[in-house]
Amino acid sequence: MNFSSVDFLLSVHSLKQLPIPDLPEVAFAGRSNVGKSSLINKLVARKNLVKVSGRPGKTQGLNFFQVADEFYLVDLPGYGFARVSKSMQNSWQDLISSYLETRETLKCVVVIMDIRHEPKKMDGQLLQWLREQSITILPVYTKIDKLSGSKRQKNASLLDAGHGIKSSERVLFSAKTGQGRDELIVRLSAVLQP
Ligand SMILES: Nc1nc2c(ncn2[C@@H]2O[C@H](COP(=O)(O)OP(=O)(O)OP(=O)(O)O)[C@@H](O)[C@H]2O)c(=O)[nH]1
Ligand SMILES: [Mg+2]
Repeated sequence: MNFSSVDFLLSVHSLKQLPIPDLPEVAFAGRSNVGKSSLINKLVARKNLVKVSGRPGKTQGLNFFQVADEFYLVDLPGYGFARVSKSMQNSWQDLISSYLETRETLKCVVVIMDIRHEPKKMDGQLLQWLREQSITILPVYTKIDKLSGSKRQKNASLLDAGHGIKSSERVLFSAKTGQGRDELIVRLSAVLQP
């Protein structure tokens, strides 16, 4: 996986703006502020490719990044952010679910969860819905730099149990230290394999 050429392509706010499905793609989903954009920056080793913020709701629209002539990475807006209006939340959800359901070149959804948090209902709902759609899921528990080794393992097990995830399936990650990056690349390479 070669990240020497990564470019922002476009931000999609309605289905008809989606780029022609000419390359395989991977989407990144998770609650607001969980660290989706930070993970993408770390993955492609570019500090400021994607805007990151301490304020939830930073990413709006589906942001497409093109990696060489090989694939797209899609940064999705976060869910579960109470301060955007209900109607706004619903239109986001409609766009994202239609995209996920219909995108023929979508190879995998990376579902990102905060290692410090207990299993969250909305993450559970997303995981269940993706399983029902037979969409390949790659769970990632992020911000592991914020927990020491034993607490990290304990919380990872709680998330595994709460969401029906096998420990061999998920990747532990830190956008701060880069831990888990190599493993993430191995997993993504496997799903992007033609
Ligand atoms: N310590 C630590 N902080 C992180 C990590 N990942 C993200 N953060 C911080 O968490 C905050 C949110 O990060 P973003 O990457 O903007 O999160 P997001 O999921 O894209 O947020 P939205 O676009 O609002 O949904 C920022 O302050 C990041 O610096 C991590 O692995 N470790
Ligand atoms: Mg973001």
